[in-house]
Amino acid sequence: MAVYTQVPAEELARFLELYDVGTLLAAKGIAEGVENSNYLVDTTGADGQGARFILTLYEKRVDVADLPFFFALLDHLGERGCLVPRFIHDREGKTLQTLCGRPACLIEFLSGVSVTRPTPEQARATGVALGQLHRAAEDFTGERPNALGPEGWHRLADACGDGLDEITPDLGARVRHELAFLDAHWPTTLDRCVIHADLFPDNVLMRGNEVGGLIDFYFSCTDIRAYDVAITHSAWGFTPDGTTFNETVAHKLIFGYVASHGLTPAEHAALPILSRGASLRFLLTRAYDWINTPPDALVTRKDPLAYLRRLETYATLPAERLFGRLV
Ligand SMILES: Nc1ncnc2c1ncn2[C@@H]1O[C@H](COP(=O)(O)OP(=O)(O)OP(=O)(O)O)[C@@H](O)[C@H]1O
Ligand SMILES: N[C@@H](CCO)C(=O)O
Repeated sequence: MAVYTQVPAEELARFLELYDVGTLLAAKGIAEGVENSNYLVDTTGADGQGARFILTLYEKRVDVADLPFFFALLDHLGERGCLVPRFIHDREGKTLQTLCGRPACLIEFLSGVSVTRPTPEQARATGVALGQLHRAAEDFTGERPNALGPEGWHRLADACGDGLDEITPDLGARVRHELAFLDAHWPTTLDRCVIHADLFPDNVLMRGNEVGGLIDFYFSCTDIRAYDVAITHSAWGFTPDGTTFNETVAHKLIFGYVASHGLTPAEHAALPILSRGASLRFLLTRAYDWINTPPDALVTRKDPLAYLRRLETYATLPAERLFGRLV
């Protein structure tokens, strides 16, 4: 479920009058997603030919102060040909509004579906799209620190406290051991740029084997570029529960990225460590939500242990099996 705020049709119709998009035809809440309220909105369109948009009301995790960074980033990437949704400007050029008491934006609709079992071709296409995104981000001047980097992991682990061991015995000790390992080995000299930082299959809209759009940039931030490759590898290369590593899918993702952007030998060599960091990041955010969301809440809690399983795979399998050989 992700409709926290119900928007009455009359209010939505008035909201749409701010834009040059025609008048309201239909609006439907979107079930996917957990952070914000999202609606699919159909209008008559500026030219009377019909148009479709996403309406997002920002609920809790997105800080309104960060929105100008996201607006500028998506404008920049869109201008450079990346398949990312544009924020729609109203008649006065404004992007951010208030609707039903929440910060709200009208966003370009991109067609495509999120896949749950990606094929190797879809993984390759996603690797290519990630490489294109990093190329396009090279001359983006905006910056946003990653609150969920190594320091953030320590804060999250402290906030989870003894709750970790209630998820599974000894998880607290495993997390502390991993934090110490990553503190000692986290790379400091790799190239940085603005990264997506959450390019899971549910944030890639596929049209067959082609990428139709990359969405949900609300975790995007300035960080190690190859860390984005590691995050994406950890999300695409495993079954969602983390039990099975799919070597073909995972290697195709890397090959796609190498074809469109390239990885330096140092970046390739760092992937095992970066992927352990990615696993710990999602383990900890999921664990924090697990501990702090009542089991009967409307939001489905994501399983932190799915990322513990990935972590163990990254810590044990040889790099060549995980990432293929750099040619
Ligand atoms: N620009 C877009 N074009 C088409 N569909 C979109 C677009 N933006 C969002 N959606 C649809 O809305 C759903 C929820 O969007 P999104 O992932 O941004 O939500 P969220 O609440 O931020 O969730 P989460 O962070 O959990 O992924 C997506 O799975 C997708 O189906
Ligand atoms: N992609 C994250 C959720 C935040 O968007 C996860 O699966 O834990």
